[in-house]
Amino acid sequence: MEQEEANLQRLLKWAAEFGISDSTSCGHSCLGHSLVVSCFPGAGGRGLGAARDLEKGELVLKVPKSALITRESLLLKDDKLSLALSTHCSLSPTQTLTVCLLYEMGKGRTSWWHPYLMNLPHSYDNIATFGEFEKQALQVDDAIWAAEKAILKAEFEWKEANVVMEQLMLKPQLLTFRAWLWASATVSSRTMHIPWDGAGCLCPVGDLFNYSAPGEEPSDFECMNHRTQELVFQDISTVNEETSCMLDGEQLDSHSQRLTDGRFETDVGAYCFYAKKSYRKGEQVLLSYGTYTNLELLEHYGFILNENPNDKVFVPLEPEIYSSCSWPKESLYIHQSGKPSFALLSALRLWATPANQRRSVGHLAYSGRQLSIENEIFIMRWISKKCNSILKNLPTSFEEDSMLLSAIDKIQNLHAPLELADVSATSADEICAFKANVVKNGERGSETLVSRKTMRSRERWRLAVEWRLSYKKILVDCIFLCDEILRCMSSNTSFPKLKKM
Ligand SMILES: C[S@@+](CC[C@H](N)C(=O)[O-])C[C@H]1O[C@@H](n2cnc3c(N)ncnc32)[C@H](O)[C@@H]1O
Repeated sequence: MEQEEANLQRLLKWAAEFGISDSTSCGHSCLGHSLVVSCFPGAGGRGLGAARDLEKGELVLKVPKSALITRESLLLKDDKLSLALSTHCSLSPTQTLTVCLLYEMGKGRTSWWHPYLMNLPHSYDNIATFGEFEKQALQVDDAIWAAEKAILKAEFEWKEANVVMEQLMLKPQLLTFRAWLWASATVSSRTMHIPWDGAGCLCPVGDLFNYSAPGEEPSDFECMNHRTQELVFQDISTVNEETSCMLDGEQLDSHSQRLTDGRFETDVGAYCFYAKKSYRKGEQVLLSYGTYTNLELLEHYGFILNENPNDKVFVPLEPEIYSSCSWPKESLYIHQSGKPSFALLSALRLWATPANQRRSVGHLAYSGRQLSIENEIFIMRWISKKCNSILKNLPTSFEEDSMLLSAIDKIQNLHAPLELADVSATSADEICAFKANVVKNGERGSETLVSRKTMRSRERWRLAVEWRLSYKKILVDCIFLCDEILRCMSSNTSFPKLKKM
């Protein structure tokens, strides 16, 4: 702990010498005027807090171009690295930056960037670091597949880069797949966009900002969320005007990707960070890295948000649904709120219309209009049934996973008797499988406390369970919403029989 504090102070002093600053005047530390490094448990851990009350839009940190770690800045300082990489042009920009980072790590104290490198996390939990056990704990095919893809990609990129890393004579421990996973996770979770290099840059001190999702600010999504709630209880005749507002909300998904509170400013010659809202002294100052679903956050950053306004669930749909409309597949999903997306509702309304009538009602469906009470009741029942069947086909329920999460936190060592009274038989099996897996991986564990390695395995398993819980919550909320709509409609009309799906 003391060592960590000493490393941090060294970083801040080094950063001040580089001209990194949270104020217009310079001092011996680069922070203290607008920002301070603090710990925010449950909200990213180490991060930046407001050193005073901050106004929305205020410039809070400036990192000059000369302090940014880019492929260019690393290559310029090292002829050997530059020469070796010039003969391996097939490596992607990200692979090259990863090699550069490992090479720089190999220099130890003699590296120009040593104070920065010393403060990088020792390990990461992004999905490419998941073992078979954690991968299976995700339960959902799409997520397991995303994990497999990420692991295979990391392995492939590592093998491709091995030739140049051997040529550079990296130390054996820096040539391992483990070291590669560490370096590529550093690049994935800490680089920031710069206009002149697709690999981005590592931005000392600027990369201490933790994440909040774009859309968390009321201005962006307020309109959509309020309307979503209202729509549930709304009369069919007014739906048309309301859907235009919902469409704006969905369109914001893509627009908000471009919204950013940190950017490289060419005229200033520095990465500049602005407060995206007003903060009170002591509050954590957050940055929007981009618009991500929870699965994407897990893949690129190794964490998820309990309340992620950009999360979504894609439910598998019958081929006929895709073919009966022209909506792209990516637009057919359920929002984090549980509400089916505009395109999904529109596609289902069309699909539930007899094929020979689709042409005549197409314009209504595409503009977001309900087609008839019967059609609406049919699709609400269909969505509710679909979500129910997805949930039933998963090994554990939403409630079981909630209990399991509490049980995971209680696992203090591998030898203590399990407290299994509160968890289901399936979850108890999962806990036993976790312990067996840790032991199989050569971890004996201490008699009293979980070791660092067991803690990491537990953290990754916890993340997988948290992810599947957030996935199930969206489906549970969707069922609730559809059933509410059906309940409201039933008080106005008699229910037609559900067509066989
Ligand atoms: C750019 S770094 C931010 C600083 C980082 N906490 C540190 O100590 O260096 C990004 C990493 O911080 C963590 N992180 C950022 N925002 C988070 C959040 N809202 N919740 C949990 N972890 C978060 C994740 O591990 C992510 O990969």
